[in-house]
Amino acid sequence: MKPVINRLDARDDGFPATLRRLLAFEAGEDAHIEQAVAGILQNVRERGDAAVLEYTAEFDRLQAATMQDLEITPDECAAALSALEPARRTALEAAAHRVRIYHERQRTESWQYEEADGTVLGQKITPMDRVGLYVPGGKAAYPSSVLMNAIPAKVAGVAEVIMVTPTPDGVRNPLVLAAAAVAGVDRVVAIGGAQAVGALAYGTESIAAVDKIVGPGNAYVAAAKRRVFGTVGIDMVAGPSEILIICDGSTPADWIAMDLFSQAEHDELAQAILLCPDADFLEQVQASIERLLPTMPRADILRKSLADRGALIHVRDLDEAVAIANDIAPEHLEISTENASELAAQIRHAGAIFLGRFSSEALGDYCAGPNHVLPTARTARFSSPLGVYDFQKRSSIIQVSRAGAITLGAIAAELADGEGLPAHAQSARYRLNSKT
Ligand SMILES: NC(=O)c1ccc[n+]([C@@H]2O[C@H](COP(=O)([O-])OP(=O)(O)OC[C@H]3O[C@@H](n4cnc5c(N)ncnc54)[C@H](O)[C@@H]3O)[C@@H](O)[C@H]2O)c1
Ligand SMILES: N[C@H](CO)Cc1c[nH]c[nH+]1
Ligand SMILES: [Zn+2]
Repeated sequence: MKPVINRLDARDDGFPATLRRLLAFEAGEDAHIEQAVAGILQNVRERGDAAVLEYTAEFDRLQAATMQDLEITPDECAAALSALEPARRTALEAAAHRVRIYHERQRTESWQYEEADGTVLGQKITPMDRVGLYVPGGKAAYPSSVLMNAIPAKVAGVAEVIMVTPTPDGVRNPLVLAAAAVAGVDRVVAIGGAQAVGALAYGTESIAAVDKIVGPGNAYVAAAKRRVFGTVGIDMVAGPSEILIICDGSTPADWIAMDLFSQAEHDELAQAILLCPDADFLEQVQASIERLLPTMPRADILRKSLADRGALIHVRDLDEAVAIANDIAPEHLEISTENASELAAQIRHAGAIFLGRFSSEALGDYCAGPNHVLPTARTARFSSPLGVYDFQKRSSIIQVSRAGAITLGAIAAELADGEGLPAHAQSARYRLNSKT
């Protein structure tokens, strides 16, 4: 019988290859998904709303006669907020407040400086005009992702924020709508998958093309975002969720098992891995997993995720755990050890780092404050959490004084001669001896 979760030992000769296989799925492109997504995008580009309506009927089992039927109005979002049970509303608003406070610190301002000869150089920061937010909705609804996407966009000053989210079988999640109202989303459309990404990127009769598409999603959404990059900006590839835990064996085994579940329950393709030097503790965690799993409402997803992509890994020591963590570059890293800060200092690649046994990853998903839209599939080696900076652009400012043109003109003309670009050289030289 297949074990409930893979058991590996970093001492084994075959360990590096086995680990690579475990991590590989998503990093390697799935040819079937790529082909399907290419077809969907082309169809949406050519046929606009008609294609979006057809795919929405096919994939979300939602028959709509017109795109108007898929529009979720601001009044409907406001009504959903008003109708929330008080405790839910308080929690939603508290989370939004904490996410806003955190992200306000990320805002960057324009700057400039003046040189002695009067030349002014600087950097001007401007928000994007119109962005598209992808809020997943296939296997679960994600009100928290509404906050995580929309609040940084609004803090950055984006003028128009369009949110897309699938509503399978036409069921609109009230908490998602309420979150859109709390976060100040301008427009919500009930579409998802690659067709929604295509609509935002290329524009359709009913949806104006956006400048950038951000937000997490499944493998279809991730593939679509990769493909439209260049036509629009994208934030990153935020695909199926991942958690990597380094534990010294001193945290209750049930806590660790549930932390692994917390990400595995997102998706069969999600990944949950534990690194620990204590063999007895790994046995205890496996026992917790086996005992708790049948009690979990999303047991089917958990079972597949843990068996296909999950692992309990016996490491020589915590230093080896750190080295493996840097290689995996996980979306979420929990350091559940006594000396969490010391280990964290050695971590170079991770989307978010949770220190100490009380920092459960789930708190970061909802309300700690930092963004939960994070790079997956080892892209934390070069990507960062979604943030205000994703919605701001930088323009360079160059205002050269008459004296500055003499200094800079000599340098530029010399280099332009060296490059064999005479118009550049002459353009700079005109200003060297200017009488005007
Ligand atoms: N990294 C992050 O920051 C983060 C945050 C939240 C969620 N997530 C991840 O987002 C994902 C959400 O996935 P989801 O499925 O629940 O919602 P989703 O909205 O991403 O995907 C649903 C859509 O997928 C498309 N689709 C499904 N099957 C298809 C098929 N056979 N052919 C073509 N299109 C198809 C449909 O259009 C459907 O509307 C999960 O993997 C979760 O782990 C990641
Ligand atoms: N863990 C997800 C990011 O990978 C975010 C999320 C939303 N709701 C619950 N979890
Ligand atoms: Zn989560």
